[in-house]
Amino acid sequence: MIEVRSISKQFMEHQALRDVSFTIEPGSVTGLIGPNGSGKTTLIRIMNGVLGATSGSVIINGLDPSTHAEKVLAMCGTLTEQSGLYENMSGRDNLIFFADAFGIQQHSKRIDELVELFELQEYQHRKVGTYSTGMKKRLGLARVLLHRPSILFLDEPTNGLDPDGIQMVLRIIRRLNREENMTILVSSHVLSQLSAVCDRYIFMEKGRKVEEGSEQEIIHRYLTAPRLEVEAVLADGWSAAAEFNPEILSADKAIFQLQSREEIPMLLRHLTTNGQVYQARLIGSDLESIYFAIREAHHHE
Ligand SMILES: Nc1ncnc2c1ncn2[C@@H]1O[C@H](COP(=O)(O)OP(=O)(O)OP(=O)(O)O)[C@@H](O)[C@H]1O
Repeated sequence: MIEVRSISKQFMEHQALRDVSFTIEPGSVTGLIGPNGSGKTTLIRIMNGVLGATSGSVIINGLDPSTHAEKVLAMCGTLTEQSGLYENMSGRDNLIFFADAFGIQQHSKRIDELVELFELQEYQHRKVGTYSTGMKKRLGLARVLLHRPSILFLDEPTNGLDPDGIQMVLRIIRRLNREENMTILVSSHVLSQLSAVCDRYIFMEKGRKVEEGSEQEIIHRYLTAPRLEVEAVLADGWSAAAEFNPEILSADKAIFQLQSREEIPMLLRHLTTNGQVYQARLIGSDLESIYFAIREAHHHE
């Protein structure tokens, strides 16, 4: 369990974090979402104990990273944007170097496992300086998993990757969570990339937590006036649904601006008693659209 309680962080005159609190359950994948400069990296650095907070506290599995740094670092793996790899050494030699630094005994089996997991067999003996961004990212992930952490902090792990590279990182996140029950916090400024892997989201804006919850919870909270696009063939045309004020697009397509979620079943019941409904789709109900609504709602705070 990770507990973040009222964390604030001041860098000289700049306040990077303001009174941020949340809890992360073991075995969950949480997306830390926010634009550039919203405080994601600072928060991750405080959570894994490399940076102190100005006020507030963090408890990782019952331990305070500021007083139990070594134990917390042993539990956590952190992939930052600077992967910390040595470019003039081979991928495998990097892993050997960091395994030695972590004091991992008989590490060749673990390195073989990770090289296989990240599909680095072909390149493991090549210098890291010759690797593509995607290969470096995979090697960086392998490095932070060497000591079998139970908590993983991934700071923008998909940045700079092509679609195949993004899919591979997401596959690995899912696998580590499902097969090893790893607790994972993954930051990104591109929400759509993470929506396939996260159980919950924490939204940051200008150093504050502005929203938090599962996709369903957040959508329900923000989807107060749904817009429904309906494809239907009604006996008397759209006049049969006049009381719901359809915005008519064609003989069989119309958009309904409703006042609440409760009106959706009411409208659909009404339509099905007057004809055939072939399709009904909520417009702007995806997490990405909601994210813009959240940002808009908190932009001026
Ligand atoms: N060591 C530092 N000294 C001074 N200011 C800092 C320091 N580290 C971060 N900041 C400032 O704190 C704010 C939050 O930065 P942070 O890197 O945590 O944001 P972020 O959400 O991770 O952004 P990005 O998506 O660009 O990585 C920024 O305004 C940044 O300039």
